[in-house]
Amino acid sequence: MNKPTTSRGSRGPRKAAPAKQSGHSGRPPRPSADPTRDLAFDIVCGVVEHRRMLETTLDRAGAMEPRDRASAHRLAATTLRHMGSMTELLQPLLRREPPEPVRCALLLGVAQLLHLETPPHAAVGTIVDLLRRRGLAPFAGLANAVLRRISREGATLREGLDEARLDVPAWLWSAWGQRARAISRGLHREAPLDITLRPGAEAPAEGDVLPTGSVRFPAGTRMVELEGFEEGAFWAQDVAASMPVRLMGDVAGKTVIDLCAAPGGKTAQLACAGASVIAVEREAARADRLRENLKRLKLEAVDVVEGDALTWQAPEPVDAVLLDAPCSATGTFRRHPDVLWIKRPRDVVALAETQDSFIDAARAMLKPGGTLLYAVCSLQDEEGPQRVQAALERGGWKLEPFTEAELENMSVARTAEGYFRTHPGLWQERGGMDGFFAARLIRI
Ligand SMILES: C[S@@+](CC[C@H](N)C(=O)[O-])C[C@H]1O[C@@H](n2cnc3c(N)ncnc32)[C@H](O)[C@@H]1O
Repeated sequence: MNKPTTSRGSRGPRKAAPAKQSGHSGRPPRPSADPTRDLAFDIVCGVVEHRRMLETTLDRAGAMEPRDRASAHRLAATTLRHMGSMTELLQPLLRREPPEPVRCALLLGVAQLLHLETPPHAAVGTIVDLLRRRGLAPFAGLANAVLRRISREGATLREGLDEARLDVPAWLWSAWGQRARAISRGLHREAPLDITLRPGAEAPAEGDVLPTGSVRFPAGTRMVELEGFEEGAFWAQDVAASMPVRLMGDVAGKTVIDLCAAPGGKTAQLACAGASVIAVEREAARADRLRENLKRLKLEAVDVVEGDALTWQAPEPVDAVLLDAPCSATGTFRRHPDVLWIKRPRDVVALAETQDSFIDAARAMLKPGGTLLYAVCSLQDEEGPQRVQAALERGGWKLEPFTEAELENMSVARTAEGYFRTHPGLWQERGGMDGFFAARLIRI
């Protein structure tokens, strides 16, 4: 994986300590007195050692108190958000490179000390205990010494660190080019909760109504506890993610295929806008979730098809296709900081190839003159502008740029080419937004 690199160490190359101490030695961990730290540790080790997504470890965790689960999520996400700079900070304090699980435990400790305001005795003690529980007792002394030093000298040790830069893997920083520093403004803040309202539904009290109509609540708000949830008055959708469907124009009375549909935020928007929607989703479990979401929203008229968009054939050519294509999801790093450390450059290359195939498949479903709205929650040029350019070069399409009027509520997102493009550094004064790309193509 893209382990955070370090540049400040002055003690020469480091030798890793023996791997058999790594805590994955076959001995089962002792029963946990601290489920929060244990789960956060498993999440961070999963990302660092196995490129396992945060949500996957969370899903596998089994029954536990919702409060402990939420705390573990917060601790792990904070650690991942600051992982590069904390690794840099630890480097001069370690004489040898510790085994990976020990480094993960130290990072959890540093995150508690520097970013979560955990009292020092608790931050140090919980990590020392964690190491003992997880078969890593020989490293307990090291953790105690290093974390105590950081609790005393953390502010000084942080001085001069370019944290925004260090917390982004080098390949992404260079891929984002001149946008990198602006994008990284969204890095260290938890994302708020945004909801999209059904037409006519009232915004729940205390929500901040954004210029586009999305309603925003502070990070940590639980959607299920908002008034109107059970009645299906709204669904969760980042403000940037709510824009592609709005940019399809008037879809009332039209047949629209939503090619990669689950969990269904955009399907719901299309159905609420009066389109007759065919929602295609390949993963059975995700198709079930889509159906459940549509049921809560009382949008059961949507035709949900469990199938592969690359081979499924539409019964007849349609007016419009929404292609919210599978992508690297780098634009969602505020909600999923693990993506930064899991994705690799070669993933982007492979995804771009599939995205071309999706665009070609979508063309075959459209009437001449029909509209393709192509969207990805990626910040990578290869998955956005370059895919549109490649489609135009293959032929059979013309670009219909988004107009100033269409984007008057989010003018910052309109590019010179007439694409829609956002990143997590935008609208900082309002709480930011996810990174999205969208373009409108017409079949010729
Ligand atoms: C970016 S998500 C879509 C999000 C959705 N449009 C929304 O707004 O809630 C991509 C979805 O495409 C699905 N998918 C991936 N490959 C697919 C394929 N070949 N055919 C159909 N769906 C696919 C994934 O399972 C995933 O649910």
